[in-house]
Amino acid sequence: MAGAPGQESRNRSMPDNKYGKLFANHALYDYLLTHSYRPNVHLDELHQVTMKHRRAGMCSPPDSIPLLQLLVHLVNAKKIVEVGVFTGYTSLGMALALPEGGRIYACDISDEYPAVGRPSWKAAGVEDKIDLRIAPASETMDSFLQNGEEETFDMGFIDADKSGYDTYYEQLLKLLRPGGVIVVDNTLWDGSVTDPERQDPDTVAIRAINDKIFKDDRVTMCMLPVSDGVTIALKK
Ligand SMILES: C[S@@+](CC[C@H](N)C(=O)[O-])C[C@H]1O[C@@H](n2cnc3c(N)ncnc32)[C@H](O)[C@@H]1O
Repeated sequence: MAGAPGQESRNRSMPDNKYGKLFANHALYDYLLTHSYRPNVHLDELHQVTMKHRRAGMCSPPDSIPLLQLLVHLVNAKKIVEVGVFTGYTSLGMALALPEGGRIYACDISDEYPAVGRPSWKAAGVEDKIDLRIAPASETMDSFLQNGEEETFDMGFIDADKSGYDTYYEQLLKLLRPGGVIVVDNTLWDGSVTDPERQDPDTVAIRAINDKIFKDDRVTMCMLPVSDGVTIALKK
């Protein structure tokens, strides 16, 4: 992202990454990345650290970063809720695109994973833009609503426990101003959404939120084959 700290092109080689779940053709995925993801030293370092973590599979792949950063710019976001931080790879990506004074309220149930990413946030100079809220995300968002912060947020990113997606979506619809966007991750769920044998609670919850958003007149929406499937819902 032009102008963002550390965004200068160190070299064009990609960080070690798992391939986008939707891409069986790795050469094509590399092509997509080298024409979409602009290397950033801090993001690359955090991605490499995260890929060594025992829960590495929870981290979004790099193709999600340009999409999130573009959305931050498109909606002129200054106030974002992120539901599900892990090591904060996506938090860092969004923070790099935020203007001075912008904040990400980054919700996670534990500080264990975000602590891994904090040195990278600091090195990138965006630590102050990531306001960690350690509690169940629904409680954190309830507290925003109780504080009278309805319709004051510009963007929400849902990437946590799948059984909570419906609750998070409804809370974010209250918290976002009209014209704000909700980004929902994992909406193609590694292909499980079309597998009739997959009836586990997470897959059922993903199908339910996909059906709901598709029919929801409160938003204009689009499902994209980025990352593990990303749905963007713009609040009318
Ligand atoms: C898929 S990871 C987030 C990945 C991150 N957005 C990224 O792409 O780098 C999901 C995170 O949600 C957190 N989580 C799970 N249940 C939660 C809850 N009820 N409230 C808040 N966070 C939760 C987990 O601790 C985990 O860090």
